[in-house]
Amino acid sequence: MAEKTLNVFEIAQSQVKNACDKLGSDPAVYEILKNPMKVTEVSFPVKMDDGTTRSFTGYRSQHNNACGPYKGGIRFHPAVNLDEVKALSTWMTFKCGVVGIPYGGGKGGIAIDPTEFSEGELERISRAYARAIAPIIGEKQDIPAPDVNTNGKIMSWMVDEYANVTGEFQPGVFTGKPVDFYGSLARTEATGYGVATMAMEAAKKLGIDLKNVRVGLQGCGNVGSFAGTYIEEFGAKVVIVGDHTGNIYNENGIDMKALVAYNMEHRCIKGFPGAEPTDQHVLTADVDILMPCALENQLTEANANDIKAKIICEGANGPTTPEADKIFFERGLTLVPDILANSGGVTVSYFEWVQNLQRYNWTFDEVQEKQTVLMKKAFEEIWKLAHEFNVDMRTAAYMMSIKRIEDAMKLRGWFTETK
Ligand SMILES: NC(=O)C1=CN([C@@H]2O[C@H](COP(=O)(O)OP(=O)(O)OC[C@H]3O[C@@H](n4cnc5c(N)ncnc54)[C@H](O)[C@@H]3O)[C@@H](O)[C@H]2O)C=CC1
Ligand SMILES: O=C(O)CCC(=O)C(=O)O
Repeated sequence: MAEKTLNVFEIAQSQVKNACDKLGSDPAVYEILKNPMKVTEVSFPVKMDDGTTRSFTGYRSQHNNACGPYKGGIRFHPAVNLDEVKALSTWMTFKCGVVGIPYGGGKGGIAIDPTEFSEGELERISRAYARAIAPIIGEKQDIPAPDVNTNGKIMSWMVDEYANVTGEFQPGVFTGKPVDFYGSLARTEATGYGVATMAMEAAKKLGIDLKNVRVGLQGCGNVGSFAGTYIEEFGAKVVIVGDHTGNIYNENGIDMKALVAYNMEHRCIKGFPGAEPTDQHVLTADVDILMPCALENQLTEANANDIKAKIICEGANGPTTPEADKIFFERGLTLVPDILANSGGVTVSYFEWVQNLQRYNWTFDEVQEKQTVLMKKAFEEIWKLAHEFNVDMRTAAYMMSIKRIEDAMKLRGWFTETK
């Protein structure tokens, strides 16, 4: 049967609506949260190495800032479009609410394939985008960070360009920077570490010993590489990994550190000598835990009944459609939703920002310990709420988050209760 809806922004809106209905929120709450507060589209020219000039289109969606400045990554990917950044910014608002950090949600992107450009071209594109969005961002206004295909080096160029434009050096205007340039220790690892930690918490709840567990991992980028490395460190075996070039399998467990090193060098997992290529797709493989850490709309009505994992822990944003969510809930699978499972990235971005504002650095262990405490607390609260209301963990996570945002909006006088 064909999917009813795969528009990610409509999916995000339906998730918010569903939780508002379950909470019995005032109608004003969904009315405010259903759309981003501001969406900016920019077009900017960049000189290419061959002397020609190309125009690029970029976006920044600022969903809601009731709890603090907008916060969220910048994506460079050919599939970036307005609806995608709107959805991603919506998810950011609720992600920050889940861990209770003082931010709202934002997200930006440019529809490019960065591998088509030289390093110099990529730097000029990044700087031009930073100049174009400079009027709407700032340390206290909107704080971007890395997402798919962006990294600390790109954040450093953007901090520099922002300083050129505004005349003010504000390192806290972007997070996810290199440790040698105002970045935080444990930020690079943060998202994947958090995903592995949440998978471990879910396993504990189900009485599953990680020592006997087989893991499937989709994506071996920033999130997937650390999710895989940490779950292996926690005792599990990553037996199958998939990326944009295919799937690889090793019954005895893939050596994650070796795979990550290979992927760093080759930008893909294909050809990794420590595993065999396989036609088996990672998503439907015979595993206990599945960690989708690539892109949206991977687990759908079309494959939901074929998923073998007992635990799905979402490293990616939006990998599961609402139709698949329903099937997983009916099948009794445990799904740790993106806004909880991958909240480690923005949590440590928040710690980076705090360190930047204080011009003071914390140790790796201090940062990771603070992340662990916040995420485990959120997991416990959401687990409890899900069981209390007999809803899936995604609905419970939205319910918890919406309550916090609703309270802030009410206190700020954005609406008056009518019921
Ligand atoms: N980097 C971060 O801190 C955070 C990232 N996320 C989300 O995690 C996901 C991954 O982000 P990153 O690891 O940062 O990106 P990345 O660019 O470092 O890695 C992306 C990975 O996805 C794989 N991929 C791309 N297309 C694919 C396809 N069609 N099939 C299978 N694999 C495919 C790539 O091969 C690569 O391994 C995204 O949804 C992102 O929004 C969420 C929270 C924070
Ligand atoms: O680190 C951040 O501020 C944002 C990370 C992000 O874009 C995400 O969680 O999806």
